[in-house]
Amino acid sequence: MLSADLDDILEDVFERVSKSRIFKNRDVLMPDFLPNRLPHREEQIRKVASVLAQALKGYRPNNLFLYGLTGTGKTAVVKLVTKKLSEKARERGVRLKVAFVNTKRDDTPYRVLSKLLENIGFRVPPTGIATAQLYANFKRLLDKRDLLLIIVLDEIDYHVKKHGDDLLYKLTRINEELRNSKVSIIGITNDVNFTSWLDPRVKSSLSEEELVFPPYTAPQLEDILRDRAQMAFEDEALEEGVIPFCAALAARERGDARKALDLLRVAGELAEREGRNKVTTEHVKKAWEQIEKDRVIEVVRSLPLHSKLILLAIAKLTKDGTVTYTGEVYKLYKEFTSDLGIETLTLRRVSDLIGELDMLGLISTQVVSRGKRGMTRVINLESDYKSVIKGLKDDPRVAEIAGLI
Ligand SMILES: Nc1ncnc2c1ncn2[C@@H]1O[C@H](COP(=O)(O)OP(=O)(O)OP(=O)(O)O)[C@@H](O)[C@H]1O
Repeated sequence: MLSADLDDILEDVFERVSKSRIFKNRDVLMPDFLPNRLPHREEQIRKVASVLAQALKGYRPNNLFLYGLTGTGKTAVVKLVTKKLSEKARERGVRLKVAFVNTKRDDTPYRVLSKLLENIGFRVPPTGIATAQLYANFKRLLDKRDLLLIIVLDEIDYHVKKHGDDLLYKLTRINEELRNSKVSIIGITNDVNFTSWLDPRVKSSLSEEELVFPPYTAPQLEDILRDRAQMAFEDEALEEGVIPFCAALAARERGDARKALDLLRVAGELAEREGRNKVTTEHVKKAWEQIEKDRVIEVVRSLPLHSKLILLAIAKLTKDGTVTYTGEVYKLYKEFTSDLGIETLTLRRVSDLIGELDMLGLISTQVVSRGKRGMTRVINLESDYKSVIKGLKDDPRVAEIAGLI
């Protein structure tokens, strides 16, 4: 490309985006923005606040366990209430700290404890201390601090499924060993069956108080979006049907406010990139497709190796729009494992993994009769081929055998 062409292209893009009058403040639509108001969560805010209010009187609030599907405002409610609580505590001279740990991000007991120590003012090297020692340090240093520590464990199911409930057990018992400080725990999860993973003693102390967050309905999502859109968009930047459409699509996705806000933001970005001054329902449709493609890439990336190989086999066998069958998939999958020099799973196990890919919405399967020859499973790729391949390509082992590098 000639450099003059490049200048023209860049000039055109910069011009279009800077001329567009879509966003007043795009940041308020970003996932980490914490709004001051959370419509349709008044009841949950009241409950969390009334449990935590004990802290202002110097008592240890009961532990609190929150659950509900993804995007139902659990994290936002806890962040908002604890922020206000911390302000009040400061005004009243109450020694209170809130430690927020996302156990999906900080995914080992070591990292959880490091985060807790950091919150009470101590830095921990990334490795090199035994976890038991780290816990002992935490207990000792916390007691020296003489404060009430509210520990929020977000996405707590990740920790427990990976590492068991040992750390949780210790933390729910820690008050018995502290003389000056006190600890309250708020657990958050979107896995409603999570408590079945817990020892009954941990379960009962974690659930001193429980609170469910129901999914939002379409009209509720509309209110949430309107509230946010006022801050985010220029006046008149949204065509009339845009908000109801985003709300309806997200309500179908199990009432997920994050999805609704993402849709609105991405639709705005697409309109901005086109140099428009109005976001239309067409932009929302395109945003939906883009978000779905991104989701597919993410899901594929996080699959275990054998599931990736099975998916690769399905993608290859159905590339020209035809369907495939378990037997064919297994044959190709076996070739891949032998190319890689790794063990081959049994047909039965592969069949289970095909079922899991179906559950994730990446493929669809249907059991049909083959007359005398019994039943077979017809398999179709349900998601965008290019996005699947893009997700697979990030794994060098898969990319190599697929001839993608
Ligand atoms: N009632 C509400 N009003 C305004 N924004 C909301 C509301 N509920 C949720 N949100 C926004 O939706 C997004 C997702 O909310 P949040 O992170 O609290 O969900 P969650 O239930 O904790 O989900 P996950 O379990 O996936 O983390 C955030 O950006 C949050 O600000």
